[in-house]
Amino acid sequence: MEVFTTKLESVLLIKPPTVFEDFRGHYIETYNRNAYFTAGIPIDFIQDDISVSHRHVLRGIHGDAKTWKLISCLQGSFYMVVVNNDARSSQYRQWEAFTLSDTNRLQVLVPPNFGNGHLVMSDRAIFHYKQSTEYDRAGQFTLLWNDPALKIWWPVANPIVSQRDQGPAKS
Ligand SMILES: Cc1cn([C@H]2C[C@H](O)[C@@H](COP(=O)(O)OP(=O)(O)O[C@H]3O[C@H](C)C(=O)[C@H](O)[C@H]3O)O2)c(=O)[nH]c1=O
Repeated sequence: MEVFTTKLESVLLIKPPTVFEDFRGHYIETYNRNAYFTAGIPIDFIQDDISVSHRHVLRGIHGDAKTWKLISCLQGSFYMVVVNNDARSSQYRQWEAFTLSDTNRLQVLVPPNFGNGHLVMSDRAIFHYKQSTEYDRAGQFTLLWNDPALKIWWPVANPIVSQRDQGPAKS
């Protein structure tokens, strides 16, 4: 298991504990509580989620003030952006992009007060995340993927987004 810091404080890029490949395909240990605690990620995740999306669907940018998320790509690939939405932080509104796929098997740890959004770059992608709180839609904020103030670069100009993600933003 390898853990890398990123440009954004507390946002980590993780190569999971095991990726075994043989003539049948792959076996990946995507989470192991002991290994993650030992690696300095002592977070108790209590809910797992997946979302399945078609090419050029963009979900997000969403987050809240309480939840840690461990994000993986189970199938396909997506371009994911993480944004610091903590007004107390010196990195407030700074963002960083990552490509997660079912070949690189990378994971991203997203802390509370950060938003995440992902844009599917394969025919279909399965976005998986472990989260440290139960779902609370009322507690979520929404940042606009195309907010001119954030100046986020996306590989697609006209993604498929939900009504919520078309705006207005809700911080
Ligand atoms: C997040 C969540 C949603 N839902 C229900 C609520 C809606 O009926 C339906 C779709 O929810 P929503 O449109 O908010 O899903 P996304 O736009 O993909 O956003 C979610 O997935 C992106 C990628 C995020 O990272 C956010 O955490 C989360 O907001 O799933 C639940 O039942 N439980 C949940 O934990």
